[in-house]
Amino acid sequence: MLNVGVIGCGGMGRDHIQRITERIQGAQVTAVSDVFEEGAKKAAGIAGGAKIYTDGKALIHDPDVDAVLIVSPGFAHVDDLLEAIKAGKRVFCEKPLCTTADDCRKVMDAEVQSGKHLIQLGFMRRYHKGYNQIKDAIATGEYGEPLIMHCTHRNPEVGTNYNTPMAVHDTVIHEIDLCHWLVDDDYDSVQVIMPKVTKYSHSELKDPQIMLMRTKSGICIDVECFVNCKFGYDINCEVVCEDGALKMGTPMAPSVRKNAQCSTEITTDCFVLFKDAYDAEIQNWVDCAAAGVIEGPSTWDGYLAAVTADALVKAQESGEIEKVVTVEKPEFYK
Ligand SMILES: NC(=O)C1=CN([C@@H]2O[C@H](COP(=O)(O)OP(=O)(O)OC[C@H]3O[C@@H](n4cnc5c(N)ncnc54)[C@H](O)[C@@H]3O)[C@@H](O)[C@H]2O)C=CC1
Ligand SMILES: O=C1[C@@H](O)[C@H](O)[C@@H](O)[C@H](O)[C@H]1O
Repeated sequence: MLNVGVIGCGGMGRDHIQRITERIQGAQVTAVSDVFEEGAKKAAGIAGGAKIYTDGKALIHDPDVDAVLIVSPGFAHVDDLLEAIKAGKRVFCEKPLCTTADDCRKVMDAEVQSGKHLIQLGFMRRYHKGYNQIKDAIATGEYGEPLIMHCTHRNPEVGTNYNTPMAVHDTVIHEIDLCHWLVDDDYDSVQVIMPKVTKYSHSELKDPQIMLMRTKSGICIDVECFVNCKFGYDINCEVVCEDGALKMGTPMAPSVRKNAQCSTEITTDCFVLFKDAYDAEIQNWVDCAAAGVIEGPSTWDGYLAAVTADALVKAQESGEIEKVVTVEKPEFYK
């Protein structure tokens, strides 16, 4: 049994604790930590009892914790990642790995130096059936080369502390990872276009935004990020290829005919839409623990996403096309 310690007991942390407690085979939550003690206590209750910490480092060094789930806000990830590497403990870290490419580089260097693959990153869309069907279809070659991708990433609303750069670090970071993984290509450059701002936004947030990414082979990707769309948690993706277009089946709910109307529900909640993908990523992380391997998104993937995110944030301010420049991929991650 893998004894898991969870750092960060907010919405996502509690959702992961519930899945490990109720649905994941081979793991249990033995410790929880949150800077807000009441939050940790509530989370321990979901786990059916667990040690409670308010300091992530103490949890990491608890001998009853074999592996650590980092689910604190992105800005807090770096310190706990470095501490877990020092302790030689296996980590599942929610996205983003860190909020800057420099911090990701520190974590990457530390993991390489440790000589062990310890970190899996929470890009759960790689475990989603619909995206895997698209990836597999592209790989058959039947549709020719991918040329264009259209994505939408819409949230019903966000808190008042959510600002313009978070549209990149917190939200479109999913598409940054997903799109290059789908077509197996790296990014060359990015740009951001700012449409008229919705009346539901505030002075620190430009919403919606259109983010454009060009891959090294020339595939052009547009992502509409609209985090106060009001109507639902609406995620769409279409890959336009030379000999066909592959569009993910969304909304992922039945089409209902009733009272002379045809309708399809759109959920408002990412925990509902991606439940199976979250379950699959955590089960995979647990299953790989015995073999000491990481099959899911790695520290390198987190670094690549952060470099691209940094370029997009620069592009939000400059309005220009910004280059995506990474270091050489270390042998360790090949
Ligand atoms: N993969 C996905 O689709 C999603 C991923 N996330 C990710 O999960 C992480 C947490 O997000 P939410 O739960 O939505 O945030 P949240 O704001 O609901 O919860 C964060 C929790 O962390 C605690 N916290 C703050 N600093 C901490 C520290 N240094 N150590 C321990 N706890 C600390 C807060 O008290 C709070 O309880 C973020 O990295 C976020 O990007 C969140 C939602 C969906
Ligand atoms: O990861 C997520 C949240 O952290 C983020 O705040 C949302 O914008 C995303 O839609 C969701 O998938």
